[in-house]
Amino acid sequence: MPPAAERATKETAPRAAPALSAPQRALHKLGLKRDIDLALHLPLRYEDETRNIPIGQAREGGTVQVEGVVLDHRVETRPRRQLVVRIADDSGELTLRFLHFYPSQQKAMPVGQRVRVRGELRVGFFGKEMVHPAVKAVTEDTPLAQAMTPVYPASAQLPQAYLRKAVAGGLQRAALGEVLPPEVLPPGLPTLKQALQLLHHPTPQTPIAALEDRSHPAWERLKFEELLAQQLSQLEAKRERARLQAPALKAEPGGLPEQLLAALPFSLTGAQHRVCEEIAADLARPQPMHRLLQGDVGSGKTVVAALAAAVAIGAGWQCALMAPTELLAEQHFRKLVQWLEPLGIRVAWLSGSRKGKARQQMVDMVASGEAGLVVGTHAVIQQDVNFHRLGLAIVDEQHRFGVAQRLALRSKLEASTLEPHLLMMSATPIPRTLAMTYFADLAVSTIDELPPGRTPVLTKVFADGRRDEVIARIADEVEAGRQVYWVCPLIEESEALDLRNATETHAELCAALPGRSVGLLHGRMPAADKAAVMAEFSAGRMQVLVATTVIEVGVDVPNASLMVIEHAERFGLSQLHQLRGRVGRGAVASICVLLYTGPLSPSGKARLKAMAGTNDGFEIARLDLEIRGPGEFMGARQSGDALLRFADLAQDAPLLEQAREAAAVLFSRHPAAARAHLERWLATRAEYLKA
Ligand SMILES: Nc1ncnc2c1ncn2[C@@H]1O[C@H](COP(=O)(O)OP(=O)(O)OP(=O)(O)O)[C@@H](O)[C@H]1O
Repeated sequence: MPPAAERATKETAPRAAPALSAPQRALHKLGLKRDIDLALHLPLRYEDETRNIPIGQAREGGTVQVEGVVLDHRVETRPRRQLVVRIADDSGELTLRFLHFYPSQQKAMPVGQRVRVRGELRVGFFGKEMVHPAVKAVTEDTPLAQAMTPVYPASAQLPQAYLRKAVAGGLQRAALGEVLPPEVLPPGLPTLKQALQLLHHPTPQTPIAALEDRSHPAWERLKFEELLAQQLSQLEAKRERARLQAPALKAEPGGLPEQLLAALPFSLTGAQHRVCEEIAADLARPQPMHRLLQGDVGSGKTVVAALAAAVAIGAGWQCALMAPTELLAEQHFRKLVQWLEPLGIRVAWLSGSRKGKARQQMVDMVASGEAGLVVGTHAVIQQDVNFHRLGLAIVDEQHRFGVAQRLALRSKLEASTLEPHLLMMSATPIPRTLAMTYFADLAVSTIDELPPGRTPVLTKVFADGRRDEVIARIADEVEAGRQVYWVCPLIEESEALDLRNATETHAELCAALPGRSVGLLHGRMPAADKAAVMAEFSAGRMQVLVATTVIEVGVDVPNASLMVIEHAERFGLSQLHQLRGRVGRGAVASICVLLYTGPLSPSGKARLKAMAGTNDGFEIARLDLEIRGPGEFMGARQSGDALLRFADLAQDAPLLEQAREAAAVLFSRHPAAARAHLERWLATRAEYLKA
């Protein structure tokens, strides 16, 4: 075993050690268990204890360190009880004030004692003063700190001094020797060891601002290392996958896919054709496909999924399609049934709300192979669901599934000897930097063309004061035979301070539109009720649908031409774009009204402006990444794990490019170095690199 791996195993092995002390427990709680964890626990900021400022030159604002001799001290009782100590150096005087003090504190500062004092300087009634400074008795020979003092992210149970010592020890013990050959390193960067040494203990000459804003070469090195590890783990995953076997799924001439194409009421767009061919080529290979199908809202991904399913089923295998919400799964189910059942394919439906006998019947159909296609929510991956011959798994909006669910799906797939092909679909286009990191081992097919005859949605931003105008517009739209969505952010008054809730808006619209059918749809309704409301709206019997964000993805009613989003400032940019995608799905010109309640925050304003400015999903995704940052963009918050600790994809794109090139070189020419680097980093954060 290579030394790094040996070390990692030893250090991760459970120890039969005695109970931990409170600060040790606090260290563990912060994830600081091994030397390398400690070495990578970097300071938030630094304190400069390397020099004393002459009192006369010390300025207000910011922390300063001075040294002086105690002139006198007294206890005042007014306006409140406090200890007041005056000190002086050659250049001036400074008053120290202690509101809560012990007699011992007073004794520690006798007249004539030399003290080194650190605190925030302000100019008060009595001139320069510090309240509750840190005081240390010194002599003229007491040396100053040789390096800046790091201040670490800590917790209430963890004193800074203890943490400092622990980190310094970890840094000294951690094995940080260079493992990367010079040819893959960007020029001008320090070694990892030098970088960490500098980040923990900068010298008095180091430009602290560059450390604190993470632009210093020491930071670059760390970010590069992290991105490199991530790229390497992606390459490794790709290689692993290439070793797996999958059924080669090919369509016969005149087979199911061709029959489906012939039966569709439209012909495919050029982009749909292209991605279908890419997918078909993958399916025909005996290695598992690992492909992301991305396309803007309404670009026609479902039919591409149906064609892929037809290839698998035509070749004698089963297909499973999983969506994150019941409503979305149900929309897919309806369309797929409509397209595939006429071709003689049985489609099973599995969801959380289908229980008992009906569920068992479906489970049996899946197990016997009678169902060619299974559509559902995560109910598809429940323990008792066994496939007869699963050849293709399609996962819609996969980033919305939690990490645990994704792993469960993977283990279900691994149960058979042949791996199924995997197609992921997303309506949230993934910006290039993200695609390069989290999906580096993923083939991507993009539908970059909308079906013909669509008129772009016109987006208007209105203050809530113009609500009546908007309601009048709804009446016109309904009069013309069209349908309307009204989206609200929350359903219960108690959940927010002043948000109008869907129920209230529903009542308001019912009153304003007498004789019209106005429906209500929200996340807490039983699934059957939701489906019933949706069916009414889809069939055109309901003119207005007031809904919470349950309609965000997948709802497809081409006759809907107006969408009103209330409290639009509370929604994320991608979410707004998804919602807007529910209109403009037919030939009719559609409008999306974003109602906001001011005053707007700068990012709220930026989001609404972006929405009014573009209909392009890729542009929206890019802006979203810029406004929110990648962690939230990917829903990483939900999985509780920030994906990258040091690098920032919005800012470090050039470094990412370098890491990608370096990973390819390392992987092919220096496999031992690649392994050593991965082991070092995997030992620190196995979860995020593998997720
Ligand atoms: N080539 C085409 N020509 C005309 N209509 C099409 C074409 N492809 C798909 N459609 C129709 O366009 C609508 C949107 O398609 P679909 O629901 O597949 O989009 P999507 O990409 O899944 O969108 P979303 O992510 O918004 O749900 C559907 O009504 C579908 O039948």
